[in-house]
Amino acid sequence: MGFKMIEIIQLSKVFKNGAGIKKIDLSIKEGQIFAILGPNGAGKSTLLKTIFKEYLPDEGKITFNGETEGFLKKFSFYTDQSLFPKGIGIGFFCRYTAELVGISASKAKERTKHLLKTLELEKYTKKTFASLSAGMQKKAMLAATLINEPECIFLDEPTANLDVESRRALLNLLKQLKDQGKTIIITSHIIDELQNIVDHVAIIKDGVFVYDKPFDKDKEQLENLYFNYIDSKGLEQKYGDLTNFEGEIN
Ligand SMILES: Nc1ncnc2c1ncn2[C@@H]1O[C@H](COP(=O)(O)OP(=O)(O)OP(=O)(O)O)[C@@H](O)[C@H]1O
Repeated sequence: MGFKMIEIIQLSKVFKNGAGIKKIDLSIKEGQIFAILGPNGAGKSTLLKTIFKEYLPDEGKITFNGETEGFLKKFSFYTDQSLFPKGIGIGFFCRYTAELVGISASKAKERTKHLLKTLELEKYTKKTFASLSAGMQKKAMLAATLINEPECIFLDEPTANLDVESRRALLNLLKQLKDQGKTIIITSHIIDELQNIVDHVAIIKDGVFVYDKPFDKDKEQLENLYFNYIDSKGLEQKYGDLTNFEGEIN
């Protein structure tokens, strides 16, 4: 696997209420699927939004292959909000997104066609977001996210609100993107779905990373690892009384 690529150094963004991210250090190597896990309010979205300059950091820096500026055009951010224009056709939306980031009209059209075909959305090119299922809407948003041919793709909760089949399709797609050499940074609440695809796991709690290591799917269970580093609350939610020795674990 590749050399160090994204370096996050002592990055902090603390809101007035004291929440946020605090002196974060992370190295993300190219060609990996890098999972950022943590409970609600841990700081996952804040970290991604700070990387994408939606928030100005209080301190710290981010470098990409040693560069400190100008690299965001090589990144893409798939947010957890469904902020798509409901009445617009998905093909038009992709082309428009491409042109917004400075891609020529002819190239925008070519890339849109290619991406919608790859994502099996070709026959819905003229359909509006409003007329598609949640899974298809997410795929169409992903097409728009990929339109600038990013080297690194950041996905905040991409599988939220998806049914099992759409979730599996999306995760397969991420694996394919990794196989094409892309670097994928993903946050998710659904820990077990990441078991087979992640290469590295970082766990954040109260704005601080408490775990940051390569992950071996054949030797480790992501769910156990996660709950060990967070606390027993998640296990309690899943299994009920953790002291009940006689009860069944299902
Ligand atoms: N714009 C903001 N102003 C003030 N506080 C904020 C702001 N954005 C986030 N926070 C707070 O910062 C903390 C981290 O929030 P963040 O959204 O980064 O968590 P998260 O790990 O992404 O959570 P979730 O899994 O629920 O999306 C929370 O306590 C949140 O309330």
